[in-house]
Amino acid sequence: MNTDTKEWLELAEIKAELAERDWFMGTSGNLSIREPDGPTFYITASGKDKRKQTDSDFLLVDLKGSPVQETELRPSAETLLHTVIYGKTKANCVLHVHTVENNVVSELYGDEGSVTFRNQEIIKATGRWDEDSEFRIPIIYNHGDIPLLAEKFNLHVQDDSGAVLIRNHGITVWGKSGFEAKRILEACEFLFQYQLLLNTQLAHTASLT
Ligand SMILES: CSC[C@@H](O)[C@@H](O)C(=O)COP(=O)(O)O
Ligand SMILES: [Zn+2]
Repeated sequence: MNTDTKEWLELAEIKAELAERDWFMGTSGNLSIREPDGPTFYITASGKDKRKQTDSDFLLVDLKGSPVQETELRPSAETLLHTVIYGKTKANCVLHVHTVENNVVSELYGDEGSVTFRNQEIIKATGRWDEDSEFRIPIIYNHGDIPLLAEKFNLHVQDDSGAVLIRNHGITVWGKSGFEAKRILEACEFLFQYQLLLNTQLAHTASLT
């Protein structure tokens, strides 16, 4: 496997940054980046400690999620979600992380099927620039059967960038570049932390009255 292509190096850099944030607890998370205009993409190998940087972190797979070169590595167990995005949009990077905050938000708003943010400057980081823009993140059930999960996930993938929460599991975001995908992911996590802190403050204030 060629480990010094532009895409490999970019994905390795994103992985290192997300690791620095401690967003890969317990080997969770998976990341991918598409080869230029290609039907193939690099994706993290399954089950690894993504905080470590090695020559076998990624493998190249096709739009069915099958390795295109001889390898002992297994692609991420959630590769099908990445293939859904690359198969129907012009996205070039997909990031999936489990954080305590994205899990708690997915549980709090899971019954509503989505969580919507408004009146937050950081919404602009998702590409929504109007003062009254809303940012809605769908929340889907965490089906253990990955083809079924991918089928449900597919219903929320239309644009070249986006985000979907999987309930009590994590978030998957995608963008036209690694830079855009990371910007959207960071904005989502900011919004989740804000919302949880706000909910705590509001509950505290209510308990005093
Ligand atoms: C140990 S986390 C659970 C995993 O099944 C999964 O949700 C995950 O994010 C990582 O799986 P992976 O196969 O390493 O990409
Ligand atoms: Zn996961």
